[in-house]
Amino acid sequence: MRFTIPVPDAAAHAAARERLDGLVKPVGSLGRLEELAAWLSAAHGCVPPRPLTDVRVVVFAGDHGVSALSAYPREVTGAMVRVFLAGHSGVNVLAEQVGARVRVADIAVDWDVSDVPASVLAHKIRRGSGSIDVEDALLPGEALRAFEAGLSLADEEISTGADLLIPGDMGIGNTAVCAALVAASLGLPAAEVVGAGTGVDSAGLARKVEAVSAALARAAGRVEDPFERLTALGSACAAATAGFLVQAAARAVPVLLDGVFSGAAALVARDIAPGAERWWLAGHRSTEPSQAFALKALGLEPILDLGLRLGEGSGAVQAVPTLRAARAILADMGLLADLT
Ligand SMILES: Cc1cc2ncn([C@H]3O[C@H](COP(=O)(O)O)[C@@H](O)[C@H]3O)c2cc1C
Ligand SMILES: O=C(O)c1cccnc1
Repeated sequence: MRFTIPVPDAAAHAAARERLDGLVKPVGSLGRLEELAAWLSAAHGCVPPRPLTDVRVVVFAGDHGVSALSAYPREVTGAMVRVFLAGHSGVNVLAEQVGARVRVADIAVDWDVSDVPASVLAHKIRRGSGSIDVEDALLPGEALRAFEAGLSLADEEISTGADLLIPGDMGIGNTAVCAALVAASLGLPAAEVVGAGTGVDSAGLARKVEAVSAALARAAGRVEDPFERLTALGSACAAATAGFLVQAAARAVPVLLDGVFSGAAALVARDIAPGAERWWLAGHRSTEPSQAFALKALGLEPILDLGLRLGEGSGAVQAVPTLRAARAILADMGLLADLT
């Protein structure tokens, strides 16, 4: 599968840098905001960049075979889909603060439902995924189908006006899958990447390290190809999130990555479409070690570090005002040359 990923506009980046240096402030004094302003100018190909008015969060919901490694029961995944639909989740509340919309897509929730809107089920791939310590997460062909589902979700959001995309996740047990994907992508041992997720104790952490080690051993020799990696060690949600990220890049729409799940998916997505990472920013630093490894490998520095470990897109949403502020300095500040 080959993608043509556009290259952000270097001339707009340089023009933004020049303007930033001429703004009414000491050169460089707005620090990271200046870097973000130039990044957004390159993404939009203009100075100042366009306002970010239509921000969309898409929550990829699905169960993971290793859900027993979580501090919470598997049934929470489906129950949370209802919370997203009712507008009461963490990300719903935080998105409301910045005027972002939240959509939830059932990619692989393990439930039987009759009362969930058809639009939520429209991109469903399967129910749950395999327990990666003992079996593949996905059947042959499913990783590609899930990837294409994520791609369609990005297309739907972009075609209806989204100018900034945020991938969210909901899936009990998914931090073990993140650890496995990141370890396999970067050749790291399980013990270095496994984190406490929703809050397992030290015995739970040891079980998680053991399961991720077993998964890595089981999949050894098959992880070079990113779709094989998703099949062996990922999940339908991981593949769908990767597709979402690649399609945003292919259509030159900026993305704010969230926590550990979007970080792990991004690492695999970059292997599918090298260069796509130029369209992604890291919204925040998660407490999960695998996210730190993933972001470092992608060359991304988190905008915020608030100690969040929720997922759902909640951390990325927090970075939206910072990105808007970065644009505003370019759009609205006066010039040093006009000082009287
Ligand atoms: C009520 C609740 C809401 C959540 N929202 C996101 N997560 C987060 O926690 C899960 C990953 O952590 P682990 O691998 O330890 O299960 C994912 O569902 C993730 O989205 C939640 C978890 C819970 C319990
Ligand atoms: O930081 C995250 O993204 C995270 C951490 C723990 C559980 N779920 C998500």
